[in-house]
Amino acid sequence: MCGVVGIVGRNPVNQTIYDSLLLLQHRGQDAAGIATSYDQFFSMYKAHGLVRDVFRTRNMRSLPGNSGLGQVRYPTAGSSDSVDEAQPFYVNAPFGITFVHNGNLTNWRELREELFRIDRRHINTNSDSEVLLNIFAHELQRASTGVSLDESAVFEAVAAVHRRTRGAYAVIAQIASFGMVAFRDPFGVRPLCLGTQETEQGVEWMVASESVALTGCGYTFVRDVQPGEAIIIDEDGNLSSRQCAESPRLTPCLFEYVYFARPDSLMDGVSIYDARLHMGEYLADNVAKSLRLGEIDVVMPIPDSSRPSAMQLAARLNLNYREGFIKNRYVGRTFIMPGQAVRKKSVRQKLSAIDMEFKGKNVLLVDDSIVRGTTSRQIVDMAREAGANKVFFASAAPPVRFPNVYGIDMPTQSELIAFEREPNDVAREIGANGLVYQELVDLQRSLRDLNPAMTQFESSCFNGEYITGDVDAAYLDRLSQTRGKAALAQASLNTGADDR
Ligand SMILES: O=P(O)(O)OC[C@H]1O[C@H](OP(=O)(O)OP(=O)(O)O)[C@H](O)[C@@H]1O
Ligand SMILES: NC(=O)CC[C@H](N)C(=O)O
Ligand SMILES: [Mg+2]
Repeated sequence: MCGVVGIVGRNPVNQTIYDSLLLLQHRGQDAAGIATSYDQFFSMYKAHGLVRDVFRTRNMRSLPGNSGLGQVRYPTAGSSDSVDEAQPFYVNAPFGITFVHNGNLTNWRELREELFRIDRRHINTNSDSEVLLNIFAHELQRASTGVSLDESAVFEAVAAVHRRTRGAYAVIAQIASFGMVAFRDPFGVRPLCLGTQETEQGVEWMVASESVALTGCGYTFVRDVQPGEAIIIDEDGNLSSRQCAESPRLTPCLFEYVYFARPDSLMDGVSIYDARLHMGEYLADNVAKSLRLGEIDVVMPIPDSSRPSAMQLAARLNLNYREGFIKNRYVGRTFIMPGQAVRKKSVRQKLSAIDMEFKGKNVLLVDDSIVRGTTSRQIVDMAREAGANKVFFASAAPPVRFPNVYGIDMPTQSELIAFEREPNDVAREIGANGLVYQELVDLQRSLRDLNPAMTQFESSCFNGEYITGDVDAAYLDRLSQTRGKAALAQASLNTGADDR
């Protein structure tokens, strides 16, 4: 997952882009970058690290201009080591384009080959985003005539991108001397929304992965970019949009609602916070069916993301709700850290137990999801070390059994704790006395309750159904051979640690 943002403003935008990236930091912790446009020239700065570490005053000063874009990266292609794969990307032809992307293409290797053989374009990294940019650039070149560019050529180029690419993409691009273009794949797997604000100098626009980036910077949320749609905002702030996909169909990623997005965001008509409350209610009903409620003394969340679900679950079951784990606010999200060894170490650095909440009690720990089991394994241990009697566990998401190929870095099935394990086996594996998972239909219901128009979901990591139709067993096998193996090699190189 990554966070993307683009602004067409009336005043210098470097600081607002920085501020919005801070609001999107939870979507990517590996690298950050900003590109701005001033007087026909682009300026760009990107580096490894968190937003606050990447940009120094001198870097900010080198980013002039009233429009620009930015990204925080969580790699799903290539690696976290290469700064060349950090975003934004830039190509000089045609016109000059800077580009940011959230998502993951499933056919990027084929496209890279095609770009080289047919389109005569060289791709210099292992990033699928560089491939996507070059496909867009090539189609823009094809659709435009001469040195001038008009809106219909841009819409035509986006339509061609939709035809050639497979996978998930929420994109913002800036074309020199033309303006900003934002588009979303025909399934709308990854989120993208539009906001505006009036200034004395005129209207300003912002496009971002999550609404919290808009509202947190003083913009008003206008609407989501529709699946398949492209929005153009020219340099004078005029906005136009067109549906560029043949059969767009909103199929958002369920994991955005479970874990990735901030609870204070609104995404495709659904409040993330409210969705998590609903998940807690459905999960409560499942807990009531599966565990003896009289045996549970207290419900506890695993900070941060599970809080709304855990709170609502406790309320619905009339059980005590306590905060037994304290989170170190200076440690980031562990799931999106690169490499298992660092993730494992960070759980202990991030969370510590308040002994008095555990002593002699039977506790029900609630997390939003269990993916590799890195967190749950250690948390159950910590609860026992703190003196808990019985430790039960509940997950607001169903078992994660299949790799994700649309922007979440879980390429290998065998790294998933629920792979080839029934819930009882997973409970044993994490050392819990009992484990209750959310049912997939209930997770889907949690969102549909809030937006009845949301009828389809990208649920592949739960049910193995891949919406783009090009992902089969052979594809997954190849993915685990390449990306999964590379990650394992890196983890053991770093620490000699085992891979659990
Ligand atoms: O089974 P795992 O592989 O450990 O993955 C799942 C855990 O990782 C995430 O937490 P994270 O620390 O990333 O972020 P949070 O503070 O938002 O909960 C998620 O909320 C779960 O706690
Ligand atoms: N998580 C993402 O959206 C990643 C974007 C892109 N695939 C990359 O690896 O940089
Ligand atoms: Mg968590």
